[in-house]
Order: sequence, then C-alpha cells, then structure tokens
Amino acid sequence: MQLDVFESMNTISLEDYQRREHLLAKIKDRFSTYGYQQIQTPTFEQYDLYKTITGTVNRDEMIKVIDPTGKVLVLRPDVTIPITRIIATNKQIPSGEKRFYYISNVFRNSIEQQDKKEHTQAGIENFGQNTPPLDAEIIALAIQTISDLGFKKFKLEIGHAGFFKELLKQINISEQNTSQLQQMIQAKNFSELKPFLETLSIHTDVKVALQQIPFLYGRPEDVMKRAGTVILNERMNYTLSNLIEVYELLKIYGLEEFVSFDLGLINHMDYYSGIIFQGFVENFGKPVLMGGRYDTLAEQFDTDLPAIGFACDVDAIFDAMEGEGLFSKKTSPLDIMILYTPAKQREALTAAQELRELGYRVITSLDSTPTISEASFIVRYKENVNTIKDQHNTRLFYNQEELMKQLLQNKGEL
Ligand SMILES: N[C@@H](Cc1c[nH]c[nH+]1)C(=O)O
Repeated sequence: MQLDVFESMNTISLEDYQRREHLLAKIKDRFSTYGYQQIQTPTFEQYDLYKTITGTVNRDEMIKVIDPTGKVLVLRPDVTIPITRIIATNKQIPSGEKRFYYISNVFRNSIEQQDKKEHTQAGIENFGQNTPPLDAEIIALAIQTISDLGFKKFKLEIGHAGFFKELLKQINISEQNTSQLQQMIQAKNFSELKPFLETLSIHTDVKVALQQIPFLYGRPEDVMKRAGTVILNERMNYTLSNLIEVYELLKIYGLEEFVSFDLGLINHMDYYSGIIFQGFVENFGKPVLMGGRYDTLAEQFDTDLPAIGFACDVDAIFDAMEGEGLFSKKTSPLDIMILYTPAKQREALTAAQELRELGYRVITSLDSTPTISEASFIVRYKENVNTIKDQHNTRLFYNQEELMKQLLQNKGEL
C-alpha cells in the first residue's frame, strides 16, 4: 500500500511509519525495564536560555521563531538542556535520584544536512548520582537498547570528556585553534594534526599527548597499556581508572564484547564533564547513539546536580535497521475479517465484540467478499454454515466456542 503520511517536511510511507512505531515501542519497553518514566519538554523554548548557556548547540544551528510580542523563541534544539533546567529549577520535584526518558524531535539547522532539520531522539536522563556503577548501568542500558533492535555487531565506544579538556587546560591557544584541534582529533585526521600542532607553541609533552590521543582507541586492555603517553597528571590518571572501573563492571553484565575505548572521543556537545560514549552499528558510518555524564550543566541553573544520559538517533537507527534487513516482514494490520449475511448479523457482531475484548484486531462487513485483503483469518457467517479460512484451508464451525477453538489452534498465524 503506497499511502503517504505527512511527517514534517518529509513524507514517509505508512509501512515505514508502522516500522518506526514498532522500533520506538521496543526502545520504550527497554527504557522502562530500568525504571525510567516518559516525559516531554515544550517544543518552543526561550532563545535567551540557549544564548546564555555555555556548551550547547551552535547558535547558528538553532531554528528561531519570533512570537507576536517580538520575543525570540527556538524550536527545541536539544532535550538534555531543557530537562536539566526543569529538574534544577523546579523545587516541587522531590529530591533523590530521578529517571526520565523521552521520545522527542530536536530541530537543528545543520550545514551538512540542509534538508533534514528535524530529528527524532529517544533518550534517557538520570539525575542525582555520580558513581561508576551508575555509569556502567547506563552503558548497559544503551547496549541492550541497540541489541533489542536486532543488531548483532555493534560497539559502544567509551571515552572521557576529561582527557581533551585537561590537555586544553595545559595550553593557551585561541578559540579558533581549539575548535580546529577538536575537529582534527574527533575526525582522527592524523595527516593534518601533526603539521597543525607544529604551528602551535606548546610544551612538547602536551604536543605528544595531543598527537597520540586519537590513536588511543580499540580494545580496552590494549588502550590501557598504551595510555601512558597522554596521562600527564594525577587528574588524568584518575579519569583513566574511572573508565577502567566502569569497564570492569560491564564485564559483570557480560557486555564487554560490545565495548571499546576511545580516549580521543570528543562529543559535539560541550556540556559533558565525565564519561562519554557513542554507539556504532555495522555498515553505518555515523553514531546511532550518543551520551555521557554532564555533572556541571545544572550549575548554570544554580544547582548542584550530577547527571548522565544518552539519546538514540531514531532516524539513523531506522536507516541502519533497514540496511541490515532487521525489520520483520510486513505484518498484517488485521487478525480477523468477519463477513456475514443479514440473518446472521447479531451473531457476527457479538462474536466480533468478544474477539476484540480478547485483544484480536477485528473488522466486520455485511458483504460476501472481504473489504480488506490482509486479514490473517476470514470468518464467514452464512445462512446455514459458518466457516473460518486461513492461508491453508477452510474449516466449519457451529458456534462461538468452536470458533475460539479454531483460532487458538492456529494462534501461530497471528
Ligand atoms: N543531548 C545529547 C545526547 C545526550 C542525552 N543525554 C546526555 N547526552 C545529544 O543530542 O547529542
């Protein structure tokens, strides 16, 4: 069926829409098993909020709207910031650990994707705690979420915002040089990184560390062995032991095969303060999930509130699942189509109601030919005979009890 459903500026086929709903349902189920509850933040936000906060989406990438009073608003460019603001400033919310999840669209005007301004994120945010067991639990949840969708080969690359930030503290370079450096390390652009570092007047130890850091990725055990060159002080040493502790805990979950380290990982959001991670699935060039610890973001709302979270890029996951053929074959929108003659109307409609109460998807019609072709079963109430037909054969039934028996025997078809 080629029916188009309007979804923002893009159209999506009805079948793809159903698939998307199915994948979102799986993600929600998984988030719930870790005690997260769904919330929603407003679509329109005050631009002032994002203008003053450091470490947010690039201001040029925000989509701005002017309201009738002349106030500038932005379409939600990120979910982590508004949720943090709500939790940090709402005194009515009881203290203690808080677990929220969301399925929300974020709006960004990115240069790379001019035609795609709206992205769906399915994410979780956890407030109130900073411990390695919690970091490990969040990463376990991220891994299980990807695994639930059917991906067999994928990696969660784990790093720490502290490495790059600490190295930056050791040098005094312009904002422009910082962002260039960040881009080169992020993209593992080794060929340009070395000559670029030569142009900067910085201490040799730091230069070596900055040059080495993008190479420090792969199996955690190997990375740990090679990390010596970038660990310049006690704080960085502590950061590394923090990562190792989380990795040891992930072994208890039995998830170590999905984990790799990347000490050169830098997330595009600047609010991260601790462990950071990105999820990659096979044959797909960009991350499908990203997140990390952002303990200092709430300080911008005058609150001390440790936090960690991640978001799945639903559109990327959808494309990756399609590429890997992970969507199950087309599912029928209907279990039972009941056709009846006028004399059997009461019997047919009563049966339909009972079946719906039991959770079957049923439609009825005073007709002799099915009005919909995709039902798993066609039930016919005729003057002197009732039949139930599936893909293979047609059987008779005389009353409701027998109909139920037939359906139960063929439950596998539904
Ligand atoms: N908001 C982040 C993802 C995230 C959620 N929680 C923490 N990080 C992003 O859009 O990349």
